[in-house]
Amino acid sequence: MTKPFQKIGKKRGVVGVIFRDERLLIIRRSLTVPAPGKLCLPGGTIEKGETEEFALVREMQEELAIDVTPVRLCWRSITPWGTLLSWWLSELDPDVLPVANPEEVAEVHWMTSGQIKMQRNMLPSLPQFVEAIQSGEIDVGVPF
Ligand SMILES: Nc1nc2c([nH]c(=O)n2[C@@H]2O[C@H](COP(=O)(O)OP(=O)(O)OP(=O)(O)O)[C@@H](O)[C@H]2O)c(=O)[nH]1
Repeated sequence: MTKPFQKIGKKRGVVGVIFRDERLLIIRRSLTVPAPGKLCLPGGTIEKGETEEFALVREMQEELAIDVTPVRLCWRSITPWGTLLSWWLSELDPDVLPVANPEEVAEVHWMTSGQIKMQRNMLPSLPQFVEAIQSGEIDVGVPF
């Protein structure tokens, strides 16, 4: 029998999909974490016993000092190194400015899809995510 997604014993992660004015919140990873300096979405590992939503809220606090509201799961992916990643469309108060925790995050950006496509130093999942939105595989509820 096939085991449920979350029970196959791999590392699991969660990322926050947050739009503002049709731009996506992107971080550059700090130079002291795995995949240093790469652009990706904010997020991290789901700890034992955590729900995806709980881990998401915790990671957004740790990395960017923001309180997000998870809205819905919009995508699932598996990294080339076997991490199961859940992509959560999330809401952030429009007046709140994310503040990078320098231990984990070097830069914070709000990028259009065109700007993302011009970047070179990204985790592979980022351009894949944008392509999946534009092909209609993922519905994020805003034009992108
Ligand atoms: N944060 C983040 N991680 C991603 C993305 N795409 C992607 O494949 N990953 C992978 O998801 C896993 C978890 O993310 P992470 O690197 O930020 O978390 P971490 O293990 O440093 O844990 P921590 O932030 O809880 O300390 C890593 O294997 C990471 O490479 C993405 O867009 N954002």
